[in-house]
Amino acid sequence: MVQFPEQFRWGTGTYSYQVEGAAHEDGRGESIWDRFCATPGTIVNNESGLVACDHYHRYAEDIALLKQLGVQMYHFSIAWPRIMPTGRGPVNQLGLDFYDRLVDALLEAGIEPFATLYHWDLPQALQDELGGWANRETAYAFAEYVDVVTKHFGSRIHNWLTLNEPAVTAFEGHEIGIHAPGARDVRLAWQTTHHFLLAHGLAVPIIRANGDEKTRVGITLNFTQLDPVSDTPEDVAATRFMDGKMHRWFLDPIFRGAYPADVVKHLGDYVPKTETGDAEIIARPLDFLGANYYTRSVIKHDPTAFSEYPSVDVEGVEHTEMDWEVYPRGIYNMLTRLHREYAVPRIYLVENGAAFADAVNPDDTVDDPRRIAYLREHLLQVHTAIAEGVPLAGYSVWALLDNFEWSEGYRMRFGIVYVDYPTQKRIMKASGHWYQKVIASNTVH
Ligand SMILES: N#[N+]C[C@@H]1[C@@H](O)[C@H](O)[C@@H](O)[C@@H]2O[C@H]12
Repeated sequence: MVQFPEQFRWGTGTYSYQVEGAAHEDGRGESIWDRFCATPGTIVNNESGLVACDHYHRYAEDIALLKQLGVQMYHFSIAWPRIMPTGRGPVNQLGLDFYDRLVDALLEAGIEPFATLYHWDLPQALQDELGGWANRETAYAFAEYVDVVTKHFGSRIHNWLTLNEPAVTAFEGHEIGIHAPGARDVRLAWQTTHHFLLAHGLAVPIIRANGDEKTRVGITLNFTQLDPVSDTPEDVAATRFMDGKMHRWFLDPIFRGAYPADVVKHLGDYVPKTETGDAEIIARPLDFLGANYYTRSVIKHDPTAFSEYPSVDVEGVEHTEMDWEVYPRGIYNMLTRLHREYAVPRIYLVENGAAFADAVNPDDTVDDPRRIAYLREHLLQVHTAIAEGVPLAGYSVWALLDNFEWSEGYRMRFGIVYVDYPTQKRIMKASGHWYQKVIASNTVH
């Protein structure tokens, strides 16, 4: 049994496009994910977030679940298309009204809102008019949106995350093309990374100016344990590059003020175009870093590769439904690296969890022992990292609810609460009851 620090905070989360639904309600504008999902063949079973978990109407029921769990914090994202339906200019009061209801209900329940300002659902109008994140202008449009939102909520929301996983939306959305907007252009993808980072940096002082003495600002980055398939120089170099692409390309400009030289050299004339002063904007000091961790990838050299090296499957070890290796030591490695190499002032573990093939028993219970084992093993590694001095302030399990899992649609269930989509009935899984006990005792057995 391990005891977590007294002030340690426990949470869970969801994100707008994955749970809200009500895609055409109360003035919400179209997002690039609405458009992407409407393209046949992009999403498993041609599913979309048009209805999702109907959280827009059922938020009070979901907050009751948060209270039942006993969480102290709740991660959610604000949908830009609800606030500014065309991305810029007119503000949609009904959009603000929804998040007023959500935030006020969270505060009433004694739950700290942790709000992410962008979780991939760009207003489609900006994609049509500017070309989306390919255009530097979109970073400035983001800053305008952030000003509207933080002016409105700055006295009630004190923990802000500018972006979620810019690496994923940049590369899966613009290089690999399995995420919105579905581009497949290496040069474009790298250029969007700079515009995401610029947007982040532009947002930081705006959030602070519209907040108060309790306002804290961060960004959420995704981390994967990366190991070479062999110790050959080629496999080691391929792994080093992928660490650069997925991790250091974002960590270094934010915490060290410059892109990693080895990646810049590798990119050659694919390196993003920047402007004087961008580096200083991106490197504006943060109060904390949000970190997501799920799995390990074992990387193999490929002589034909330039911007993406393949990973190989590891036989004989447990995998989740996403075919992701269960590798708990990776969360320890990630946390201690952030502390050792980047001296991050404070860290919140924003997402950690697993998809398994959950099913409802005849008595309306859901047994998910593999998820409990996954969470337990990762939390034991988290505890070891904290014991070694890592300034981890809190942990959130992904996710509160089963939800729209992007290109995988609804077949992947990450929730500690089961969602029966045809009826929208919520059922706390065994892992939710287990997590409730972890929070109540602040210990993991
Ligand atoms: N896939 N997967 C699960 C989870 C996804 O549902 C979140 O939206 C992302 O922030 C991150 O990728 C992690």
